[in-house]
Amino acid sequence: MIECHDLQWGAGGRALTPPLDLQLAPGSLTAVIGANGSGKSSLLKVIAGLDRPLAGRVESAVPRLGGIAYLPQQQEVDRQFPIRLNELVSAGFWRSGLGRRERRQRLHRALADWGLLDVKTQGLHALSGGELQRALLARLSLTEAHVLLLDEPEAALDEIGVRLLWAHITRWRDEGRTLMLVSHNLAGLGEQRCDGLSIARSGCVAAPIRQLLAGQDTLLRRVA
Ligand SMILES: Nc1ncnc2c1ncn2[C@@H]1O[C@H](COP(=O)(O)OP(=O)(O)OP(=O)(O)O)[C@@H](O)[C@H]1O
Repeated sequence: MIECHDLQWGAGGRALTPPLDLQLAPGSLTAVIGANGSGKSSLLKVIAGLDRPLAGRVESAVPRLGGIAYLPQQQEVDRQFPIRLNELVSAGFWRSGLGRRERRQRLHRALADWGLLDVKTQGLHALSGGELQRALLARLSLTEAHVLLLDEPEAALDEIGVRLLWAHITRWRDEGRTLMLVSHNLAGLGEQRCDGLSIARSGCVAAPIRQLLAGQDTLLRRVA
């Protein structure tokens, strides 16, 4: 369980939204939506413990280190860092107590699952955008963290990649993990049964995603 109490976040001491109160239950999936620059990624980083809140607090039933895993956007990955794809994916074993043999088997399975066996020894600089995204997701799929925070996980994925992603999300929910994901794919989210959180300067609204999207439709029609 994650709880945000009177949470405010933003850079340079300026809060992006009014205080947020939010509860994320085990097995829940919360889709975070909002305009560019509204503060979605910044919120995930605060919940992940990578940035400090400006006010309020995040309470977590699991330890930050090892209990919460974060999928960054690709531009946060240093592609010049001299490691191979399989080494990047192996970082998902961080804090895992698994033995060497078990790790090797799980790594192979994750690379196969995400269609990465042919490029497993490529350097990060030599990967396509979709391959790098699959590698980041494969790394996430190796962690045993109970809370998974995904920033635009569909970015750069082809149709099969998107299907693989949603199959994993379903499995992670069934395992009782707590998921939060940022997405601009409103049509895709409309097909999901999940919670929603809309972020805006005027305030944040938590409601079932389909309810939030119905409100967005009305707004978009006004803009068109
Ligand atoms: N390190 C930083 N220093 C200064 N300002 C920042 C920093 N990180 C983010 N911001 C600003 O905070 C605001 C929120 O950024 P954030 O990345 O959280 O938005 P977002 O909702 O995820 O946007 P997008 O949909 O474009 O990805 C933006 O105005 C951004 O310019």
